[in-house]
Amino acid sequence: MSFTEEVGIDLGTANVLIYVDGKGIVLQEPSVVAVNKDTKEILAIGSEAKRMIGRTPGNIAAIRPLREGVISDYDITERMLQYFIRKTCGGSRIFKPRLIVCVPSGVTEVEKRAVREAALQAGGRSVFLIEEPVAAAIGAGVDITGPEGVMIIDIGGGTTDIAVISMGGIVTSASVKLAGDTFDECIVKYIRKKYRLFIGERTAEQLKKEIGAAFYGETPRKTLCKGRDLVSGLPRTVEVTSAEILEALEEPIDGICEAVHSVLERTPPELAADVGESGIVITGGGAHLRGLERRIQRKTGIRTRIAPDADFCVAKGTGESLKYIDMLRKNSLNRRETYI
Ligand SMILES: Nc1ncnc2c1ncn2[C@@H]1O[C@H](COP(=O)(O)OP(=O)(O)OP(=O)(O)O)[C@@H](O)[C@H]1O
Repeated sequence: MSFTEEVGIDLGTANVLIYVDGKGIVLQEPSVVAVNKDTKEILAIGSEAKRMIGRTPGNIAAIRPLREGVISDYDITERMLQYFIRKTCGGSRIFKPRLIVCVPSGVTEVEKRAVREAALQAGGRSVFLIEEPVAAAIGAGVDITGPEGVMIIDIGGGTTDIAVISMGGIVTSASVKLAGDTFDECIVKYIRKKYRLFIGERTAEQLKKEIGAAFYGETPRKTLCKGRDLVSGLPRTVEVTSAEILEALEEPIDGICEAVHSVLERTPPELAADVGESGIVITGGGAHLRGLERRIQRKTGIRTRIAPDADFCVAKGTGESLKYIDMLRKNSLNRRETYI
């Protein structure tokens, strides 16, 4: 049996992706764990556990152990990672791969330590951390080694990471807790307020993916939405349009555009001029929200494009980052002690 030597992990709020050099993405599962609340026994991990969200009986909880890009339940994260690593590395308990795990930019020392410890406990021989925007840029095929500034925006489930990168390091950045999960929450609130209808986060996510839009010029769409009437308590169906989803998402989308603007304002003029030339690249699952690139382009006046395979960029870049390890090690944002 051939064992995997080096493994890149996109430990995301919404999904965990594992990338192995030479093999590509070998695992993509939701970051969800179903636990029996009485016995603490883990009942399901990943896709199977996600199907249980909002449908579990009283004694079973479908937990998302990462929130807003960082670990909120350490033990569950460790066990989830352990399960995914074993699944990827041939189930060997003796062989330990070298792990490269991404973290949002601006993560605190405590948060970094939590990720590193969880990865080591989960079976890593050594752990190297890389910032999400750097990984996203590598995965998107953007050359990060040159002196020219490039801007990358990674829109995930918990955070949107925005960064201007030059010579392999982050020059200016922002990590805002406005991303896919916030979009879903805003849709839940909007439908409740407008239609007095209660819907769960999975239904909201479905609406966002099917008919969501971030720009008024997008082709209008509509769909039926099922929920529970807040007054009668009975199931009810309403028709929802893309214009309504756009209205629901106005605030977080505006917040993301503002954050992009502020990063550009803080960027040294030469590098900002480079970004104006080379354009902005968006990655992450949230990049698929229709018209988001047009919205950012309108706000900044800079050509904005979605990276090919936007969902996989962070995982791919995390796995491929070993090519740049010397440069990344020298970078002050990657302290020596992160490389154990
Ligand atoms: N077609 C789509 N339209 C809008 N949003 C989408 C679409 N497809 C996926 N998403 C959203 O992308 C988000 C997940 O993206 P991704 O897998 O990049 O996040 P993550 O890496 O787990 O999160 P984070 O980086 O914040 O830790 C979810 O909120 C999901 O609903």
